[in-house]
Parts: sequence; C-alpha cells; structure tokens
Amino acid sequence: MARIAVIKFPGTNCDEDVAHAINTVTSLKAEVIWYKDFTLDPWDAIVIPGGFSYGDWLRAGAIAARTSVLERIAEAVDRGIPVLGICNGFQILVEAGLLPGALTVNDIGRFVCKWVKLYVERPRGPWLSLAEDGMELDMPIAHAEGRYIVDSETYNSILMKSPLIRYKDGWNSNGSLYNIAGVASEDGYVLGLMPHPERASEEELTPPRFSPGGRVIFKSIEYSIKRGW
Ligand SMILES: NC(=O)CC[C@H](N)C(=O)O
Repeated sequence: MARIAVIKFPGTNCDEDVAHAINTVTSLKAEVIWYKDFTLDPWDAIVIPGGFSYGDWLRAGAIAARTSVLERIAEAVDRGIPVLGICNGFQILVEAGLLPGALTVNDIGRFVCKWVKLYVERPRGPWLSLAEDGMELDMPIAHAEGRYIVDSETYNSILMKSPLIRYKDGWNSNGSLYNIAGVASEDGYVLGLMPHPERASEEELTPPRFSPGGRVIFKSIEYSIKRGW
C-alpha cells in the first residue's frame, strides 16, 4: 500500500488533520512521523503540514528549515519523491530553498482565518494531476505570515513556467504579490500553498457557498501513485 509521510516538528498542529484527510478521501496510508524519526525509504510522497514550528521564532518556518530532516527531504526531491508543504510547510520549503520566493507578514499586520476562492494555473505533476487549467478551488487560509513575495525576474523566468495557485480577484487578503497562494517546481513534484487542503476535503467541513477544493490535491496524488507515473 502506498505510504505518505506527514512530518511533525515541535509546534506543528495540522499533522493529524492532514493524515485524516488523506486516509478519508483516498486509499493511501498517511502516517504522522516525528521529524527526528524520518527516514527516506518507505515513502511514496511527503507532506509537511501546517502549524507553528518552533513557535514561528525568527520567521515562520526558518528554524525547521535548518534542521537536518530538510536535507533528507531535499534528497527525496532529488529522487523524484513528491513533496507537499501546506501553510507552515510551505513556509518551511521556501525557507529551505526548495521553492522560490519568501513568505512574510500579512500586509494587514495580523492573523487571517477565512475561506477563500482560488484558481489553478498550468497544473502539472503528481499533486495537481487531476486539476485543469483555470480550475477554481475553495479552501480556508489561516496564517499571519502568508504574504508571498518574489522578485520579478524569478516570477517571469521561473514561476510563469510552473504550476501556480492564485487567489481570485478580491480574495487576496494578505497582500501576496501576483495574487500567489501557492507555487510549485516546474515539474510540479514540489508544491507549497498557504491555504489548507486538509480542511477543504470533506463536504461536512465545508461551509455553504464554498466547495471542498482541497480534495483534488489528495485525489491527484492517489491517482498519480496508483498510475505509477
Ligand atoms: N496554519 C498555519 O500553518 C500557520 C502558519 C504560520 N505559523 C503563520 O501564522 O503564518
């Protein structure tokens, strides 16, 4: 059975939610792994979930990104193992240099927790294999440091060739440049996003007027692993 590692750092708080979502909406087996116990071998994909690793000291994700487990995750990326970073996990991947850009303090200067409307651009790779270009997704955000920034050269030369998840007009509540909510490596094997797909995977957790947009990410990784890409 395909196995997904959900890595827990001190201060991670969405690990059980991610494992629950994957174990509920897919036939994959997600397991929460303490960061010090993580070894590369048995995993078909890796998720770094959200939370407040190391209490968001210095900058969100900065300390977790400098632990030795990130060297193992970089090796996993080199081996072609899909890696997903959700919220604090996205912050960690960016701090570790595994995705471009940076995540900084929301322009309104406070934590924001709300459902938002998003869309996908250039879906590619295992996390978005079932998504279509322009597909609209609804998911909640919950962060204080979710304002994505990137220099225009990186945006034009790298990000405009890569899969992106953007806030729809009027839904960018943190001031992210180019309305960016999530970025991926060019092949889509490494994906990071601020919204929480695990909180948007089941109808009963989805408020009226929204739909469970996180499902497509977990159904995509299931499809890609089963197809044996
Ligand atoms: N939900 C989360 O992962 C929180 C992200 C991060 N600690 C922030 O507030 O920016």
